[in-house]
Order: sequence, then structure tokens, then C-alpha cells
Amino acid sequence: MHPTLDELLQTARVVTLPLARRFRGIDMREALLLEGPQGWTEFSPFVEYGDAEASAWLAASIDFGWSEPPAALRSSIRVNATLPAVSVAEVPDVLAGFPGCRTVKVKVAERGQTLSDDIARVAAARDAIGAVGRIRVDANGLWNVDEAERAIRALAEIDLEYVEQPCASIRELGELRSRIADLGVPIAADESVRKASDPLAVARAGAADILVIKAQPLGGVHAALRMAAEAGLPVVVSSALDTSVGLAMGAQLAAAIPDLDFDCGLGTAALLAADVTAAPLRPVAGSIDVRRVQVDPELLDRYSADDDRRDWWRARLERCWRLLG
Ligand SMILES: O=C(O)CCC(=O)C1=CC=C[C@@H](O)[C@@H]1C(=O)O
Ligand SMILES: [Mg+2]
Repeated sequence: MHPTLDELLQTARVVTLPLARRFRGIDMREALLLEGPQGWTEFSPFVEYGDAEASAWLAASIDFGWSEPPAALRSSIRVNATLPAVSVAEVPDVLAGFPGCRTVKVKVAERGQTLSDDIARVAAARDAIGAVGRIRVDANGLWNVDEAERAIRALAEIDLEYVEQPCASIRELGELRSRIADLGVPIAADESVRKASDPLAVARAGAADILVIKAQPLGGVHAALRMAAEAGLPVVVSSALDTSVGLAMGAQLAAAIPDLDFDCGLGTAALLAADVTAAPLRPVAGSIDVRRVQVDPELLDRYSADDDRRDWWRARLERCWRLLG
């Protein structure tokens, strides 16, 4: 079932939520929320994305609001703590937002910082989580192959579960993968999946060991499930810094993955200073529930975007809807 544009716009609400901490260069997260027959759903491509890329996020939003969910194989999802590129002094405070999480994903390769900053942050995360905890790092493709090899050799001493998108291109990932084969640190692809015209190319090229999959950029829960099955690699379901409504979409996807061996990047409600529901999907005892969330009208009002931003999002939704055809 495909809703009309009027149906979409009827319930659309735009919010601007403050982040508890600066993450990927932003302090505020804008999102458009709307209600379909299945419940509340979210359309929140980052503001700098063009319409072609953003239209996959709209397909996801419609899928979650209007389609029957896939069978859930679990009722809660183990999640990782997400540690932005903060100073060592801030690490305990950030991790306190992720009670019970045994895995920490540490952001590295932040512009303006050095490898020593990354090593110090990863070491602080290791101290906080203990020897049995798992640590993964995410470079968002910002290292070249030499920088990546050097950094991973240094960080591997702190014991890494995997390194996410160390370099930008599939060719670099493939080269790096053979260079660091002796270390036994797997490579996970994120941007090479969610921002690629062909999300399976990285798997086919043998350039990654693990795929990070996000429901919104991949066109929705059903599309992401099909893609994961076709890729045949282990997956980690992650968020796009969504509100709890989008996190519920991610949880629905994670619940339907047959083999889910890695903790998922779906604990990010802890990075928001406000949410759209009175019962946010924040990590509790290291997990989030698989459930839809009820949006609170009072919170929609309190965090309502100003008129300009609301009109911008509604126009964006309309353009993306037309692109979906
Ligand atoms: O995977 C996680 O722990 C949380 C999600 C996360 O890190 C991200 C969400 C949204 C945008 C990205 O820059 C970032 C990522 O690169 O994985
Ligand atoms: Mg990533």
C-alpha cells in the first residue's frame, strides 16, 4: 500500500531535538515524523543530503508506517555504546548513558585531532569497559590506506572487535584488508553500503568482513533484510541518529535478522537530550526493546521546528515522494 502525498503531509510534524553531545558535526537533530496505519514513522535524512539519496529514507519511512512488519525473531536487541570523538575526560560521562553495554563504538579520525587523541580515547574506553568488553572504532572513511594501517596497528594493541569504514573507497578497503590480514581485525563497511549506488558491491569485491546496515538509507526494513540475505556477510544494524521512532524501525530490522552476532548501534537515544516520546528506546541493561513507540503530542509541540524549517522539510518530503514515483 502506497500513501498519497496528502496522506503523508496530513500527520507530518517536524522537530528539532537538541543533542546531549556534539556528534558528526551537529548539535541539533531535525526529523520529520508521520503516522501511518502501522503507527508513527520517521523521515530524517541528514539536511545536507540531496533528494535522490533522501528518497530512499522516505521509502523506508513509508515501509515502516504502511507495511506489515517481518516476523520478529527476538524481543530485545543488544546495543553498543556510541562514543563521539570526545576528550578522555568526557568518556565516563558519555558511557554512563549506556548502562549495561558490553561493547563500545569509538569514533576516530575526527578532523583536527591526531592518532594520539584516538589512542587515548580508545584506551579510556577500554579502561571503562574492562578486558572482556568489546571495542570497535569508526573512522567514517577519513583515513587513507597508509594512515589506516598505521592507526589500526597501534589500536589493535587495545584489542579491536572490528574497524568500521577505515577508508572511503572499496578499492582502498580491499587493499587495507590484505595489508592488515596478519592482525585478524575485521573490516566493517558502512558508507560503502548506505551511500553506494550498489550496496552489495563492497561485499562482492571481498573488501569487507561485516556490513553495517541502517534501515532508513537502505530504503526500509524489508529492503535491508533482502540486501543482508543477498550479501551473505554478518551484519550490524545501526541507527542514523534517529529519534526513538526511527530507532524502533532499526529494532524491527534487527529483530528479523536470522543471525545477529554483533551488538547493534541502536543505543543512540542516549546521545539525544530530548526525544519525541515519553518512553524513549534508551539502552537498559545493554539492550533496547523491539517495540513501536507512542509519540507524545506535548513533546512534538515543545520541540516543534520553526516555520521555515517545517516548510523546508515538507517541501523535501514532497520532492522525494515525487522521485519515488
Ligand atoms: O553505530 C552506532 O553506534 C551509532 C550510529 C552512528 O555511529 C552513526 C549514525 C549516523 C551517522 C553516522 O555518522 C554514524 C556512523 O557512521 O555510523
Ligand atoms: Mg559508521
